[in-house]
Amino acid sequence: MPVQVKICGINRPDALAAAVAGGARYVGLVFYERSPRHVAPELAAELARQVPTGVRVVGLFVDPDELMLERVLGSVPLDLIQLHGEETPERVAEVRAAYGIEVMKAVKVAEAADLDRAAAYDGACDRLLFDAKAPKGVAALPGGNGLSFDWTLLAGRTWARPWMLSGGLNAGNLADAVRATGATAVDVSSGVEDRPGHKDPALVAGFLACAAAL
Ligand SMILES: O=C(O)c1ccccc1N[C@@H]1O[C@H](COP(=O)(O)O)[C@@H](O)[C@H]1O
Repeated sequence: MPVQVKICGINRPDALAAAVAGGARYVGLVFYERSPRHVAPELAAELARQVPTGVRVVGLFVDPDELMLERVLGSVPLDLIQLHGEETPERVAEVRAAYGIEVMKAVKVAEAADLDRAAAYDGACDRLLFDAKAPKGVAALPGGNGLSFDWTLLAGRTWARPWMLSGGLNAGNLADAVRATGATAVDVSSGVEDRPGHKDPALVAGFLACAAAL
């Protein structure tokens, strides 16, 4: 079965067109102001309107408050909320119950214990996303850093919820990542960019072609 792909950090129509044409199943819009991929709700709404049926629009948030969620959800039709901050399982369950939209919780992984802790989220969200933990002491983003984690940590783990793999994926390592983890869905941002925050349509197409060939 081909691996499903989410192209995250869409902020231009050409990137969206490449993602859709290449068969992405999810497109991500980043509502985190420190990110070079950040989109204002007005632009996000315009991009979301161009997304065809069958492709799911994901809104990425980092520790959002109600004001933030309501501001975005009031104008952007999201199919999925991605929580990529330090949200507790209780907060994840609260967001899920409040908005009636599927929630995907990002779990940052550096060691096996991080995956042990992920079990607490398994019942609170609709999907899990495993990403590399951002390096300490660096002014890094909480995600979208183009860093991978040790994929073998996921081997042999089972989850009640569907899950995606992310962190430093690109067309060159996708096959190895999928082989090592058994992922059936992946999420990529930096690996299809030619500079931070700028998706290269050719890299987007190349990544999706690799996924389709798996
Ligand atoms: O993409 C961002 O700018 C971002 C900002 C804050 C939190 C998460 C972010 N992106 C997510 O990070 C992972 C890994 O991205 P990459 O492929 O290593 O660049 C992915 O799940 C993005 O959705």
